[in-house]
Amino acid sequence: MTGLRVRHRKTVALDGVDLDLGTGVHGLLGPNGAGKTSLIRVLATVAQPSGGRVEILGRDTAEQRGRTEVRRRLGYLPQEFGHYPGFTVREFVAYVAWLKEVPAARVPDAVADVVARVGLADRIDARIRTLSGGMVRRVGIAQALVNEPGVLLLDEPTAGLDPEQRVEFRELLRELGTSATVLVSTHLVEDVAAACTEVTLLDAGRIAYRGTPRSLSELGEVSDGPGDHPIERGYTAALRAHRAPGARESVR
Ligand SMILES: Nc1ncnc2c1ncn2[C@@H]1O[C@H](COP(=O)(O)OP(=O)(O)OP(=O)(O)O)[C@@H](O)[C@H]1O
Repeated sequence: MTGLRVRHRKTVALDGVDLDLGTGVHGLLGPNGAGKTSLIRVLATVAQPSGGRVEILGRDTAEQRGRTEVRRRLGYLPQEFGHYPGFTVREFVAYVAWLKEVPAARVPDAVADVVARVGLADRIDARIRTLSGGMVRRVGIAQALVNEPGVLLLDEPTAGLDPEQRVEFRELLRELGTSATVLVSTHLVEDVAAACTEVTLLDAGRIAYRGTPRSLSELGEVSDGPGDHPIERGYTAALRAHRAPGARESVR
C-alpha cells in the first residue's frame, strides 16, 4: 500500500502509510487508537481509504473486480467478530466457506480440518452460544482459515485465549506464515516475539518502527525505557524515538 489515508469524520486514523508485506507473519503493534484496526479494515476491503492505493495479491482494491477477487482469497478475523449464536461451529464455518466460494465438494473436509487446527474438533457440533469467549475467538480464527487464504488478517486474535491456547496459536501462525501473508494486530508483544517474522509499529496513524522482533528486542537491550522484557523496552523506546521532536522526518 502507498500513501494510505483513512479518516473517520475529523479524525485522521492513518496518515500516509506505505507498507509492503510479503509472505510471513507480520505483527502490527501500537497504542490504543494508533490505527491498527483502521489499517486491517481497509486491507480486508470492508472500509474505503480516503487516499492512497492498496494492492493485494496483485489486485487493485479500488476496482470492484479486484475487490471481489481479493475477498475470495482473503481470511479476516475482525476485532468484533459477528457470528450466529444458534449455528453450530460446523454450520458457521461451512457458511463462511460458502461465502468464500470454496467448491461445495471440498467444504466438509475443509471445515473439519480448520476446526481441528484451532483445537475445537470435539466441539464441532456444539452451538456457538454454548462456547466460552476464548472458544468463540477460535471459531473466528477457523472461519478466517477455511478458504486457505493467501492473505490472512487477524485483529487481536489472541484476545481471550488462555495461555496454552496462545502458545498453540503461535505455532499455527508460524505454520501459516510459511505460505501466506499474515498480518496480526496485537497488544501482546510476547506474541510478536514468539510468532512474527516482521513487526510494524504504528503510532497516531504513522509508521513509528519497522523491523524484526529481534531488532526491536535489540533496541530494548540498549534502552532504559520501561518494560519487563527487551521487546517491551524496544516497543517503548521506538515509540519515544518516533515522538521525539524532529524525529518524524527520519522515520520511514
Ligand atoms: N468509526 C469511527 N468513528 C470515529 N472515529 C473512529 C472510528 N473508528 C476509529 N476511529 C478513530 O480512529 C483512530 C484509529 O482507531 P483504530 O481503531 O484504527 O485504532 P487501533 O490501533 O486499532 O486501536 P485499539 O488498539 O484501541 O484497537 C482513533 O483515534 C479512533 O478513535
